Amino acid sequence: MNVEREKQAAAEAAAEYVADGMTVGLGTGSTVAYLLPALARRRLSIRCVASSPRTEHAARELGLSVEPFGSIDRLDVTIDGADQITPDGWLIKGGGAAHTREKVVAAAADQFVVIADSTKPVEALRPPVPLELLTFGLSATQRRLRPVKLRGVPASPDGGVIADYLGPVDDPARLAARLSATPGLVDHGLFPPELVAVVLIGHDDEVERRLLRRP
Ligand SMILES: O=C(CO)[C@H](O)[C@H](O)COP(=O)(O)O
Repeated sequence: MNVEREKQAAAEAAAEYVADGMTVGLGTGSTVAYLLPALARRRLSIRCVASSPRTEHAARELGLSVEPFGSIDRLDVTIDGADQITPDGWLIKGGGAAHTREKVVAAAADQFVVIADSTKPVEALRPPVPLELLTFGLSATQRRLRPVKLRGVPASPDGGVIADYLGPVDDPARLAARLSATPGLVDHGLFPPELVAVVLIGHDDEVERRLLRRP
């Protein structure tokens, strides 16, 4: 297994989902790093929004047009990586701490395409689940979310504190509802299958395509 080649194969397959004139959400991470040159090579006329300063910088360096995500109210497609993917399409994202913005660009898209290498599919989700927390009331929020650990990385571009929930993830829908209902939590890295249209997984040189939702 060559993980880098698998990431590249999945990312290049995902670039084919983008057509001229589209608005495109760009995720964050090492798999997305292969998507950006693949998109740039296609020389399409597209408008992109980026889920992180890292991606924005890399995309601009390659000549892609990146706009602020303020006045564009929908995206045609968003493409992003994932840390864990279950057979029914639940994801854990946020290994790179960008999950809040990543969820915003995924939810704004008609089609959310997930790209991954063959180490990402799992039978069942397991901790950690990335979190973003407000600094205001941080200790009280941490207490409500126990077991939780601050990651000790720089704040998000929106000033949020990055942490990880370390408890069981046996029932992702229930946990997602509990996390979302916790005051002081900005967002969490559990992405439900309803968000996901397609999952592309690299297996050596082949790409497995899992269709979850038709556009
Ligand atoms: O959620 C993410 C960043 O917040 C990434 O998409 C996820 O961590 C996968 O990253 P990689 O493609 O580097 O394995």
